[in-house]
Amino acid sequence: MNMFSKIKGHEQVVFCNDESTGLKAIIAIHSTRLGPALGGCRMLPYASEDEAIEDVLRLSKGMTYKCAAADVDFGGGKAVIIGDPRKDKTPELFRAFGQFVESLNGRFYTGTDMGTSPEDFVHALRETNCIVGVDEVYGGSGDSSIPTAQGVIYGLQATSKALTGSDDLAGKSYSIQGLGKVGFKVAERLLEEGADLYVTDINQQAIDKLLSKAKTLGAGVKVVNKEEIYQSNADIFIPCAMGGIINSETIEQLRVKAVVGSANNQLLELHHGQSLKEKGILYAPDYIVNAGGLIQVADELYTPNKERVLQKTKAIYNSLLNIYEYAESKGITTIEAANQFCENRIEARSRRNSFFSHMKRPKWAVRT
Ligand SMILES: NC(=O)C1=CN([C@@H]2O[C@H](COP(=O)(O)OP(=O)(O)OC[C@H]3O[C@@H](n4cnc5c(N)ncnc54)[C@H](O)[C@@H]3O)[C@@H](O)[C@H]2O)C=CC1
Ligand SMILES: O=C(O)CCC(=O)C(=O)O
Repeated sequence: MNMFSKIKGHEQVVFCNDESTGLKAIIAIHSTRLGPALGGCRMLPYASEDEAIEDVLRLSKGMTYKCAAADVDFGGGKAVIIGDPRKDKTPELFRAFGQFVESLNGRFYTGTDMGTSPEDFVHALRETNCIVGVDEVYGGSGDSSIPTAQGVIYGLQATSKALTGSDDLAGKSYSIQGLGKVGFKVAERLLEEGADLYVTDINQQAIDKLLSKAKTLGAGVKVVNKEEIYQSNADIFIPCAMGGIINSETIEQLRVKAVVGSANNQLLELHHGQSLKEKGILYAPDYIVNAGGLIQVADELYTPNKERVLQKTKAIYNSLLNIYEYAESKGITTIEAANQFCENRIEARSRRNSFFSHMKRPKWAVRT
């Protein structure tokens, strides 16, 4: 494998190997043009090292676009730990990971993602200050999946508005893939709004928890298996688990009017945005919809303030409507419209950065 051609477009990729704790992690820094790289850390039992590299490269590039779209002074990075989150987590493993993050000397800030929780990063925080999203008692802003889920709700409202002229969430049906930190909160809120849900998760406990919530609300939930979710007869599909789930095979099966979810990198390839468009399915670009968590953790620069985070997260509603409108007027896909907007913003903002010495910008000193 030619590694440099594989990481083309990325600034730095760090392989972290700590034999005493069993840590095998990869940190990818895509771009620090807008600020130090920021992105969560995912823990998954990847089938191969290649799959882990592929994932971290795609995720970190997505963070560059997400940071630009959300207008935060950070660049794109991400980390993955190769391991089973149900069996392989130890405090020592996360401390070792924290030491690798510290070795980057402020070029990379990280927190939770799929398979990791704020508690895991309390251990990492003992080794480095470059950790975000831990509980308030540790000086963090708390669980970042709360604003992420709120952002998905704003995304659903904007999409409803674009489809029907009303942003009312009630009286519609939704299919949700993944009932983890984000998906569960979105499902809960939709049930409270009186929506009908189709749900799937590979973790039975997550399903049972939602079913008991639905029972208390007298709401309707249909549990389907993980393959059936794509064919659900819902109005909107909400992917909240893994990426790459919008591909030629699944687009064929989709019967929804829109896709709006938190999962990172939902489109397997850019051209799948075009396939959705041709099928008349409105796609809400993932990194616009799922920016709530990023907005919260980036806000830790100014000491946590939930009201401010909520206000900034609300902007997702208008951003999405603007992207839908722009895409329509130019005859391009929504993901192309979002990418163009971010690339222009990165260009404009990095010209401003050239006036400063990067290391001297005081705002970058988080919790020193
Ligand atoms: N936590 C956050 O604030 C943010 C999360 N995201 C993205 O949202 C997605 C979900 O993140 P979290 O809720 O934090 O992760 P999580 O790990 O808490 O939840 C993921 C859920 O998906 C389920 N799952 C895994 N494979 C599945 C499959 N094949 N079919 C159905 N369910 C499956 C898991 O059992 C789990 O319940 C990820 O793609 C993540 O990168 C994006 C931005 C922020
Ligand atoms: O939510 C976080 O802790 C960081 C942001 C992130 O990794 C993401 O938005 O995917």
